Amino acid sequence: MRFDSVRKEFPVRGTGTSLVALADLTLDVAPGELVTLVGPSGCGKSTLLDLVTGLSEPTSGRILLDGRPVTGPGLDRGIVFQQYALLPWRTAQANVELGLEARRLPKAQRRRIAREHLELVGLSGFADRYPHELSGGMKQRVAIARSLAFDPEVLLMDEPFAALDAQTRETLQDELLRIWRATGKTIVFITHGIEEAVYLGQRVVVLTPRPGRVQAVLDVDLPGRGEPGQDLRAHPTFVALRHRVWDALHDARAEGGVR
Ligand SMILES: Nc1ncnc2c1ncn2[C@@H]1O[C@H](COP(=O)(O)OP(=O)(O)OP(=O)(O)O)[C@@H](O)[C@H]1O
Repeated sequence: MRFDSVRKEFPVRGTGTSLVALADLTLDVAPGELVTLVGPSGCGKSTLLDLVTGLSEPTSGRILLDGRPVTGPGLDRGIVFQQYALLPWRTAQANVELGLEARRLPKAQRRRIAREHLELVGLSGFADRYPHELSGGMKQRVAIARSLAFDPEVLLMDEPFAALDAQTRETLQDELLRIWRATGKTIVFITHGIEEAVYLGQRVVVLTPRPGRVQAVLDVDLPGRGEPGQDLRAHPTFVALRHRVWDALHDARAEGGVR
């Protein structure tokens, strides 16, 4: 996936001017990579997501998926939002089947794929539960299963764990790493959290305050990441990386004049 000098402006009503939300954002995401994007509030993360999902178009530049420009919504991109966005009147199983209905798969196949994906996210025994019968972490697992079930090329995650308590968040971070390894999916993960960005990303992309562009890209090499029994967050490499991301964010704020 490639962001090629992506710029997005919004007209400011009644002024004849426009607000630049994203300016010349360029980034390559390799197939199978897990990249985290971290940036200050208002740096254009949601704007970027709308562009990737095809809900809006860049003012200039392009977003390429498998070499083809994104021109509208499509099942080649799966999205997991902060709010679970599950249909309350459908069971976990039926929620996961949703995207498969759009793919017009036969019922038996839909059922099988949905069941496999509930198993993938550790919810085999919960297929018949309704969202209100599930914890926040479980709902987010269903949302992940639903997004993966229709086999998108890229999984986009917009602060998916932000509403969860700290312990559940850490569990789901490890789960996500496990799922990523099991599926080999390309994942673009947007977060406010520096720790989360370092813990999950093979690369951490730090964005500048508005207008958003790439301030820094940090390679993360954390052996043993996501393996049980490892307190990686206390590891000196982790602490040093977290500090580098913090520095980059701080520099970006200072350069942007926002403190
Ligand atoms: N439809 C729109 N019309 C005008 N301005 C917009 C529109 N959408 C976003 N903006 C502006 O673009 C900038 C980036 O907004 P965006 O919501 O993408 O930021 P964000 O990084 O997702 O913020 P947060 O982290 O607080 O959710 C903001 O200044 C916002 O006011």
